[in-house]
Amino acid sequence: MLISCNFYIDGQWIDPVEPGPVHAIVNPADEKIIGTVLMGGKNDAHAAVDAARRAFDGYSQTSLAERRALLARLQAVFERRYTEMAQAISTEMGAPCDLAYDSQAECGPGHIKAALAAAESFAFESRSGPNGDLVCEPIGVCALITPWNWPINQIMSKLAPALLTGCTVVLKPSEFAPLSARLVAEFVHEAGYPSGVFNMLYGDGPVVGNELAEHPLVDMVSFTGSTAAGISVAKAAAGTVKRVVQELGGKSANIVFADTDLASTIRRGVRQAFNNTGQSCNAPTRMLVERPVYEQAIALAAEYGAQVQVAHPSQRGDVIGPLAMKRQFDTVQRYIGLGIQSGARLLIGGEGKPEGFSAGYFVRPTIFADVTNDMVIAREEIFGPVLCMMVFDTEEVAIRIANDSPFGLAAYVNTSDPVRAQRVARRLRAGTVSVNGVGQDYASPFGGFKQSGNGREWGRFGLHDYIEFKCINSDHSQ
Ligand SMILES: NC(=O)c1ccc[n+]([C@@H]2O[C@H](COP(=O)([O-])OP(=O)(O)OC[C@H]3O[C@@H](n4cnc5c(N)ncnc54)[C@H](O)[C@@H]3O)[C@@H](O)[C@H]2O)c1
Ligand SMILES: O=S(=O)(O)c1ccc(CO)cc1
Repeated sequence: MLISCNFYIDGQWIDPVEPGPVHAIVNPADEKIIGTVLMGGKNDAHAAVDAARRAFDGYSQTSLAERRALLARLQAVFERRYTEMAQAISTEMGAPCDLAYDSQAECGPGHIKAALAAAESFAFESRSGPNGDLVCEPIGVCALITPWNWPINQIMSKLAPALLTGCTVVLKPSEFAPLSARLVAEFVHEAGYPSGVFNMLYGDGPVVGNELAEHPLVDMVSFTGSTAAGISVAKAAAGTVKRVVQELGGKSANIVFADTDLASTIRRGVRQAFNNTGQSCNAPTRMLVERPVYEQAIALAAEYGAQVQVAHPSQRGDVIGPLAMKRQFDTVQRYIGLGIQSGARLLIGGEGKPEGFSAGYFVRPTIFADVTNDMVIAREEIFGPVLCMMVFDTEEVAIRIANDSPFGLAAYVNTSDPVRAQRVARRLRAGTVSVNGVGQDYASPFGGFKQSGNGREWGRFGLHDYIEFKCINSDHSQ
């Protein structure tokens, strides 16, 4: 039976009032249509915003204790229905089942727990000065616009702090990840949130997303997606002076110094670049290797890259699945072609599908060596399993190349010298820096410099997005 996804507005499952083109849900592993997403129009966006607006007066006045209890209930529902979520993500965007279960779905409880923990020590009320009492109030109605690549990471890193601070929300997920968003709506309903606190509708970015960004009754927009769409959202939001938080694209550098444990560093770098089939905005897609070990690093990367197994998402283990959609498949093919034309040395992979895959958006994991930082494949976000390797001679040059990008989301440094690691990390213009493979915890801030965005999500940093600071000045001497 075909799946049909409709909207959750004001506590009800409803069809659009202004139906747009129906979006087919295509399983990226076999290109079969498995369902449809009903796409809305401007009036559907208005209905969702109106419901969130009506709910705001009551919900914003609930106590923090009540909101923590509700969020804890949402966590419990999520954990009980966890397997459904992992399966939904794997089906809609092709994440291999173990990745979907261990990492993708795990972001849901991960972000809820981090928000709850942050609230324990967050100063929602404090003195700001001799006369001032500082109170943190919910900003209002929030539009959450999210992509498809780590759908639950992006939805829950926004939704958990929004609900905890007393905001009401309208979620517009990507139509390419409709199933996980639908489950989130079911979980919120089951957790017992009042009607209108959470609303969800599907629609095109330029129509529904844009309408939410423009809407005078929306107080803030939290957007994750491409830099081009983020710019459109900011422009649309400017007329109403609402807060806009942007989490955008990346082209992250992975600096490999000659003193590192080369074999494990290169293996990890290849694995991270290809994880989620290269569809992570913080993927280390530019590997910068110090000259004395460059040829050795290339040989290791080719060896490990060739071992990467492309497989159907149902296959257990450390494999990579298809790209999420045809558009992404075509984009990645184009970039691989551009890499070849630009004279980069093709180590593994290349254009076309891997052997044995005729259906599905599977691509060949591809590594280019001798890439220079002015090549298109080094400058633009490819969002597929395509790794660019470059050589550098000095620490200074490595830092310059790493920072020579319009993006600044993440960076990676590998060296056995801890002093150098810290020195270099502090000069990289990126929101997160990983030293020797150490990953990010949910309590720490995630976000980008430059055209990778202007926000910091996760943990206590995420709470700030949804808060207005109010200063109440009064005579404290009495
Ligand atoms: N920095 C981060 O935290 C982060 C995380 C994940 C993904 N991303 C980025 O997301 C991109 C991949 O996701 P995508 O293809 O879904 O991105 P996208 O920009 O096409 O779409 C993201 C969301 O924005 C909506 N949208 C598109 N155009 C819009 C417009 N003009 N107005 C309002 N909404 C609009 C889409 O419908 C979707 O819901 C990559 O560039 C990736 O780097 C960034
Ligand atoms: O860079 S993102 O694609 O947004 C991303 C995905 C997953 C995680 C969690 O490890 C962090 C960032």
